[in-house]
Amino acid sequence: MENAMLIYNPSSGDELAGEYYLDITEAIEQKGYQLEVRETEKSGDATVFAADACRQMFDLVVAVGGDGTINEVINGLAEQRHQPLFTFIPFGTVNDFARAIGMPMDPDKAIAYLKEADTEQRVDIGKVNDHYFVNVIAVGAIAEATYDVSPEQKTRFGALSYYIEGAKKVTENNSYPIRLTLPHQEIEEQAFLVIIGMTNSIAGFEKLSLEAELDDGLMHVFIVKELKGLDIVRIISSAMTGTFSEQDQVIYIKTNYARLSSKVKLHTNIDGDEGEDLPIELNVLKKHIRLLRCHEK
Ligand SMILES: Nc1ncnc2c1ncn2[C@@H]1O[C@H](COP(=O)(O)OP(=O)(O)OP(=O)(O)O)[C@@H](O)[C@H]1O
Repeated sequence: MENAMLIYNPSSGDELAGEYYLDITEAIEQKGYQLEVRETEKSGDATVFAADACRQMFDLVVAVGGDGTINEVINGLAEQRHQPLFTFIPFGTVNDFARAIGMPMDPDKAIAYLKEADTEQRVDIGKVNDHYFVNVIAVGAIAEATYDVSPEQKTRFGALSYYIEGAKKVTENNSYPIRLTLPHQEIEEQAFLVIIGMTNSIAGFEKLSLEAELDDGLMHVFIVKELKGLDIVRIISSAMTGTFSEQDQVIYIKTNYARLSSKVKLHTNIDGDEGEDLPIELNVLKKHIRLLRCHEK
């Protein structure tokens, strides 16, 4: 019998995950797996558990949580000799990775998706210094804003608190000097925001990075230049309508390597959580994760 490890974050999605615990474990067992459950208690646990699953030759790892939990699990699975299949049930506020693979956000529907999932797709992940990411890195005004959101605010208001803090930063119209070093090019800009996306879903915007594929071996880098007046409205609406990369204020680059630095101290936001400060070195690990998913329709 094949075995599966369920890595379960009971705090995710405002603790909603608990209500679906039995349905999730039943769904995995019905797929024919012998199940071991590991419950996270704190930051970093999911990475340790996922690395254990690799060492113990598990066949499948199922993460239950938000993008933060998925990021931690991927950090445990990356660059291990044996790598189990990976899938998840999303319980976060944004759930970019679920959006990217077309997994429903509704827990019942996501569990139905898990039951039907029978296809292995090898998907890319990004490497940022010595860590890994699956969705997005943001640097600049929005990333600085997330530092101003307290955990209490985040729990109470969810994504809204980010948007409120983000909107404050937008009106302050902050921009930062950045240098992006690519294999054959160097770009210096005064940037409002730099976004490095692995998939088409970035912070819940599913049309921002339309060209991105899960297995294209590329990072999709958007440098949003300094914004003035109505530029901001235009940029936000272009992110919703699929014309973001065509805007005059946006530089769009596809690459498998980049280095991002700044003369000033800048934070990063990696897959929705605080990451390390610049400089960062970025690489793509192509088709690195064995994702278990449903057939694309
Ligand atoms: N038992 C626990 N109690 C409280 N926090 C936990 C527990 N287990 C893990 N965590 C924290 O939860 C974080 C991940 O949360 P995750 O992102 O998955 O859910 P979320 O915050 O609901 O979603 P989102 O990131 O989309 O807002 C981990 O980095 C860790 O710090």
